[in-house]
Amino acid sequence: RRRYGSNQQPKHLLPPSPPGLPIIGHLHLVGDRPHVSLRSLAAKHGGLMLLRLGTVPNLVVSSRRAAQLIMRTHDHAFASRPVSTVSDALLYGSSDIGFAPYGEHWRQVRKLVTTHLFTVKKVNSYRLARQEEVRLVMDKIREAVAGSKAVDISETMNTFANDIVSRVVSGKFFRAEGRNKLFRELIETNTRLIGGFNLQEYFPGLANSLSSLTSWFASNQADEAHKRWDELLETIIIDHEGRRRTSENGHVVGGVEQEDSDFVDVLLSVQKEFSVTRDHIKAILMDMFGAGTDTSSLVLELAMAELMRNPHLMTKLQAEVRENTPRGQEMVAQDNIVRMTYLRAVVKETLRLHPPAPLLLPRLSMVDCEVDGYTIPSGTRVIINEWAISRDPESWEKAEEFMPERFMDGGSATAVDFRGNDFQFVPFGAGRRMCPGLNFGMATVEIMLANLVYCFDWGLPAGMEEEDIDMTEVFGVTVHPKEKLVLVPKLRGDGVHALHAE
Ligand code: HEM
Repeated sequence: RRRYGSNQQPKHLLPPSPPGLPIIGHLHLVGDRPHVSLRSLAAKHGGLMLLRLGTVPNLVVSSRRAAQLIMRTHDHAFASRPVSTVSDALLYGSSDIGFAPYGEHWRQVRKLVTTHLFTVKKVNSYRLARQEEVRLVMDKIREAVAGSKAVDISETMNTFANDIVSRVVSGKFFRAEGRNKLFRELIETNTRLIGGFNLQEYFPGLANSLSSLTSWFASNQADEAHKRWDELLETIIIDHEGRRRTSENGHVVGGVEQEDSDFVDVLLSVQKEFSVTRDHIKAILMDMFGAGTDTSSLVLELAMAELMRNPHLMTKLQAEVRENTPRGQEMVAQDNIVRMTYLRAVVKETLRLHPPAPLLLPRLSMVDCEVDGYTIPSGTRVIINEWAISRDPESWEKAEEFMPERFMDGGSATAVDFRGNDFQFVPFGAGRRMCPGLNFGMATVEIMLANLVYCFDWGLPAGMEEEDIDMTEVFGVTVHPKEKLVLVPKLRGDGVHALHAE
């Protein structure tokens, strides 16, 4: 096994690696679906594997045990993020949360969002906003039913997730001002730039000249996108400041704990306490869009795809949701969801088989660290292959099958949860860098999925069979199905129609 060290006395043992090539290292072994090829490599070389991608050392983590060592035992050593010129340009010098290097600034902004934006209480306070957004989507689907039209679920879910975030970030007038559309367009640009950049970072190009040319283009585009974000966010902040000044005794001034204070209100009111600048506020807001929209909408889209591929599970879920919602009630409300254990199991199973960010976000080691007898040098990038871990047959019975029952009482994974304590299932990551928006994301996903199956029965477009639903993925920071999911909604076939439809 390769060793390295100073002088003639190599003393540090590195994790196993497949044979590499000069210059490119192991780059040729990583295809266009890295989570899949990295899993095959790990099957030969183990849960901790070192790959050199171009000049960059990458520790690939592919087992439950290895994930626990990195995100719990040695979490502190691996809690930074790699430097990225694109996120520097886009996100005010990476002064957001997701891309910020480990340190005092990251600690402050992370504490700010976990104590003021993502508490259970705050997430709960947006229940009516969520309900209203869900209602708008249900109305649109009813229109599709009336016109015998199919619904593009991928697009509908993406718009919905974007609208929810736009609304909690900038207040309930976001739609009238067309902000949601602008946000959506800007998020798409970010995803393209950051996704592209990340790939380049994981797998830097063969020829240096080519790669620097690509980064030059990317940086230029990032600067452009940054300007557009900055203008939009500045307008929104100025709006909010105006309102704060004019409502001395109103809810906004003391508004942190108020139900309808949006994220901008909250950030402005705690700005001094957390010593954050205006640019920091904008960077944090950008994170909410970047991290909060695609992830939630993918879970919804893939849950629907799996339910359509497994009609008996759809029937079972519909029965649960309809039984637990008072008869004749127009829509499922958040209170009704509490009792829906199968709904939760379906969401969990979707996250297990289709984690939206299959390689989580890359981490970076800050010091030399001994892990399981190996030395991981400071400055090593870390890729956690959650996709492989949550399909590992050593941890999961019938690992490749969509089987929500495993999470129900008496199932093989009843006690397993995604909150960062069960390392065979970490779709939100774990440890210091774990997703702070988990409760927010789950609330969005649960209320929408419940209503989709409560209000409608679903069919496939003419000529399409269950097995034709294409689950092929296209890789990026988040993986997307290659084909859009288009389904045909029908009014419920059990004679109990939502009030609105009658
Ligand atoms: C189903 C929905 C979601 C999934 C699956 C998800 C997944 C993830 C993952 C895998 C990470 C990286 C964890 C790591 O590095 O170990 C992350 C980080 C993050 N997520 Fe989420 N997320 C979701 C929803 C949200 C929402 C709704 C928001 C905010 C509105 C959000 C905000 C963030 C932020 C700010 C980070 C960076 C944390 C840090 O670096 O300290 N996420 N998320």
